[in-house]
Amino acid sequence: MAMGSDWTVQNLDFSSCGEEEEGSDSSLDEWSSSNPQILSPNPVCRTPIVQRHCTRSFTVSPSIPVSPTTPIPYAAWRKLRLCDSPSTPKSLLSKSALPSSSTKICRSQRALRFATSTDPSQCSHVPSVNVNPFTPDTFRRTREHYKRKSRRSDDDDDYGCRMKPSHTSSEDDDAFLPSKRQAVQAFMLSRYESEFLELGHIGAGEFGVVCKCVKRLDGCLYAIKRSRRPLAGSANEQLALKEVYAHAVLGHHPHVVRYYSAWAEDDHMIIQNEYCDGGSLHDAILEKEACGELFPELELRDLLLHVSMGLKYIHSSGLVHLDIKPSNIFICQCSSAGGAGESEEEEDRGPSTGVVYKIGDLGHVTSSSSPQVEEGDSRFLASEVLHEDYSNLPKADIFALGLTVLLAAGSPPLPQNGDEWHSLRRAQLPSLPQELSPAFRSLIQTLLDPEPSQRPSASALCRQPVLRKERTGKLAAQLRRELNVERFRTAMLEKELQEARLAALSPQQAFPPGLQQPINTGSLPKAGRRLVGRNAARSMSFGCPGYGV
Ligand SMILES: Nc1ncnc2c1ncn2[C@@H]1O[C@H](COP(=O)(O)OP(=O)(O)OP(=O)(O)O)[C@@H](O)[C@H]1O
Ligand SMILES: [Mg+2]
Repeated sequence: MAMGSDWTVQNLDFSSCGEEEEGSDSSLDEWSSSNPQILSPNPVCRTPIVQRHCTRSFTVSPSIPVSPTTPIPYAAWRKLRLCDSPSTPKSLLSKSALPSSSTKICRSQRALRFATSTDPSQCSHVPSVNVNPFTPDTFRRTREHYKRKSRRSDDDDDYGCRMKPSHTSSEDDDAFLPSKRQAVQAFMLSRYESEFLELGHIGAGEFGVVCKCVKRLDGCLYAIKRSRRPLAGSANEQLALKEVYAHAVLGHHPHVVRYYSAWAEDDHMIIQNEYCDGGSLHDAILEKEACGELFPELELRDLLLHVSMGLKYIHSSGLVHLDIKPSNIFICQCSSAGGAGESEEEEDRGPSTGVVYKIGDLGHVTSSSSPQVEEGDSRFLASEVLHEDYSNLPKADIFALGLTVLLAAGSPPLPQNGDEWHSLRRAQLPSLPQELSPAFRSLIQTLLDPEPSQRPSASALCRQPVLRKERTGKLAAQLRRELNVERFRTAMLEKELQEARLAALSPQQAFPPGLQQPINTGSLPKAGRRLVGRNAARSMSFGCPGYGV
């Protein structure tokens, strides 16, 4: 990751982070009332931390200035690749910062605030009907406009030059820009509809619904996530922004669901992600359960290794996920798992079980050094996070990963609170319906260690012999095969070399068998010139004694 952590922190320095005043936005209430984790009388909400969650009061590092209207740095927006969107998250923020009356007047102009002014009074200048600058009537009126301007001016510049629309004068802008911009806004009604063909719903969560879509232009499948409710000013807006920010900062890793683009339409955030054809791990666990099956240990090891690789990447970027759980881990079948095998750990070979696990849903991601913590699912919450100890947040991800693997191994549903919740945090593992190898089981046990520093880091997990044993075995077999091939090739080359030497010693034998050209019997082969198989793609990785190359 090329960016320094400072940069990252700056990008994650969200302007409000869900700290809007209570009741400032009805969409928030609407969202909250539909959110069982927030309003239900469930005892989880009575725990201190979830109470904080309920009131959306987040812990913010004092070193980070937080202002409800802090502008997001332009560089960060460029990072988001949103500037060409009809309406962007930034515009949602600016919308929430404007008086509601002006917001309504300017509804169709939301996207323009970026490019022009945030002054709502300017909206009255915007024509409600587009003006095509190329109709004869417009052309005539434009010409008259410039003529008037020309008469007013003492300058006698060439008239043709003046006909060129200039973007430097605000008067010129009035004549040209509004109509163009209006055209973009009014006729590109939905980027989603114009760019994608929806093939069906594939999931739904707290944040929104996810659809499988094919992009009309490139014909590829994508998972498109659309927020359920209007976002402006709501806590969901912050989740959506976090997700987009994190994706933009993280770039591309084979074990992190790939992000392509994000934009807003009708106050709804839309995120275009890689489509994972195996769905979520949560769905896979349910499917196995329904068939009375369990993930075998080999698959559990791959799951642990892949998610560790993704976490290693996230953590090394100075970020933490904070919502690791089966419904946020996605499965790609190997054939479609773009990028699998690109990571350092997978350079040697592909995955052993035919699937690639990827971390998705980055809505809770925060900086590990200056965290703005919004706890994820309480069932996966580490005890130290409950106690507001954010000093080692990467290990909270490791804890959640341990519980995720336990669930995949067939553990009963995790408790949201109560004695069972606490006993899991005392490293008392539930009984599992399958026998795991002692090494693997004790590895899971370490992931759930009550003391965060005792849990292995994601990087250490990637090197774990227990997880890599299978891989190492397969790698050794592969190497043995390659070694045999090379031995055979060496033997062939030695034979040819021997024949070439014999030919060199006896000039009469100009065309020895196996050689493709006459031997220059007067001199030894020149350095760097191969005598045999010059066009053959032979491996030269071995030393061949006596061979003059
Ligand atoms: N990239 C994807 N590929 C395939 N399916 C996906 C993808 N993203 C999401 N889904 C499906 O949509 C569901 C919800 O997705 P996601 O977790 O991103 O939304 P969410 O609203 O944050 O949900 P939750 O609050 O439960 O975490 C997933 O459980 C999965 O079934
Ligand atoms: Mg999710």
